[in-house]
Amino acid sequence: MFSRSLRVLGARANRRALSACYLRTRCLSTTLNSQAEPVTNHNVPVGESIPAQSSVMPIYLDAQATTPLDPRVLDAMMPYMTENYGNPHSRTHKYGWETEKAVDIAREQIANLIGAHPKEIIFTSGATESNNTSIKGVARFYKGKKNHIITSQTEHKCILDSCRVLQEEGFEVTYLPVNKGGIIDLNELKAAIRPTTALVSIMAVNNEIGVIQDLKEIGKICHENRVFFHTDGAQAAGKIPLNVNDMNIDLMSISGHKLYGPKGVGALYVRRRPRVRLEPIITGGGQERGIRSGTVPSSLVVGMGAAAALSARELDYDYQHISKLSRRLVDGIQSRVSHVVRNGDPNHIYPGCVNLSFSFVEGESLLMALKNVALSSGSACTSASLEPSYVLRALGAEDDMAHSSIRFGLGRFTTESEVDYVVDNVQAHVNRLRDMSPLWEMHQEGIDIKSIQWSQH
Ligand SMILES: Cc1ncc(COP(=O)(O)O)c(C=O)c1O
Ligand code: FES
Repeated sequence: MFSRSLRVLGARANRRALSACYLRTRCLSTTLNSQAEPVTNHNVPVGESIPAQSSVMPIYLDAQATTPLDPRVLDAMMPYMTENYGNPHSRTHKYGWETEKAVDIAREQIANLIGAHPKEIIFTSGATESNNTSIKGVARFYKGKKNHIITSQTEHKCILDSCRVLQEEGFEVTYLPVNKGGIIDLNELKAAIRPTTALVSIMAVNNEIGVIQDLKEIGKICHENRVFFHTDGAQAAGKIPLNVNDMNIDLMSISGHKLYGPKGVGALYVRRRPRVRLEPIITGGGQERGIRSGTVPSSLVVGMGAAAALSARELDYDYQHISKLSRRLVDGIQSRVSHVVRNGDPNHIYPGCVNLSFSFVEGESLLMALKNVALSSGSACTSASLEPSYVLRALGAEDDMAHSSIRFGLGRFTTESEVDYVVDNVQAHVNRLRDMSPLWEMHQEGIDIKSIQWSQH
């Protein structure tokens, strides 16, 4: 039923109907599971939270954590999860050939999204693996001649951790700082490059604040200095235009589930001319040009290919849709709630990632209050450390502002009415939390909070 109705709805003109159909499917499954009347978030009055045990799914505004599988992607995957189950590496029968053909098409679809050649695409389990393979793989291959890596302080944990592992192996790593807006300084990058630098790794779009780095200029600097340039494109691929040749990118990591594809699959672009050499992390059967052994998960790969093709075709449409919602969200909140700061340089930001700090409000409390909205604080709150976000810290944010940040992630299926509902609820809950805050009261009385001498006992 799912696939037949979707084939009818597949055209771009029917996007609205498609997302409605998708959401209806979600509602339906809730009903089937719970045997209860379907309830939408919109039935919950503003300022009230859905009870903890409720079967209602919150409004999804966490598009940086993951994106829902586009139903058209599922449609493309289905045959490879059922009748076309061949191993794409089986050379002796039709099952293998059919699947291999599908994998090749997916490779081409992903290559097209970033202006690469299909032979330059390696399938992995996700951006974490692609990032590990790039950083460790390049460094270890060239370790006889080079021992230095450059990255930034606001990279995803898997980049920072790969660098840490390399430091333990004797490599040197420069972690470039960022300015208040989250952007690296290109002169500092130039100054950091040494004759022994093997790789520069700078992410395209930051997952916490949405800041976009100047990839083209970074790539130019790297190539002038004959240093390989890797970018973590997990949050950028399918969201903003990327071209590995225009941008002088030598390696790029992509994740399936960040672009409305399945989880557990990713891609790594590896330039062929001039060739980038890597020491593989996973060895064995020598699949994927020896860079990543293991049977290619054909259904996931087909899904990621379909997702890439859809994203390429609808990139402008998605961007416009998300920009419009982003303006509605930011303007709505900022016009109705005072003392709200947007984190990240607004001139270099992906609109689908809106990171806001609400003064005098603890981010975690606001997150808890907004139970009917699926959000992230974009901070380290969830870790045992209770440390504020290292990304916001790198931007120079004061601890209190870092502690009061919330990330709103908008995506392809987000609707205007969802945004309006979120704006109403943010206003209601921020006001309520501030009314309970002694700091807010002092601020209202004109006391400069920063001048307060806190007792040390
Ligand atoms: C910037 C960035 N890099 C890498 C990853 C890891 O991606 P994956 O879940 O595909 O391993 C993420 C996802 O959280 C991300 O946002
Ligand atoms: S408690 Fe707020 S950032 Fe951790």
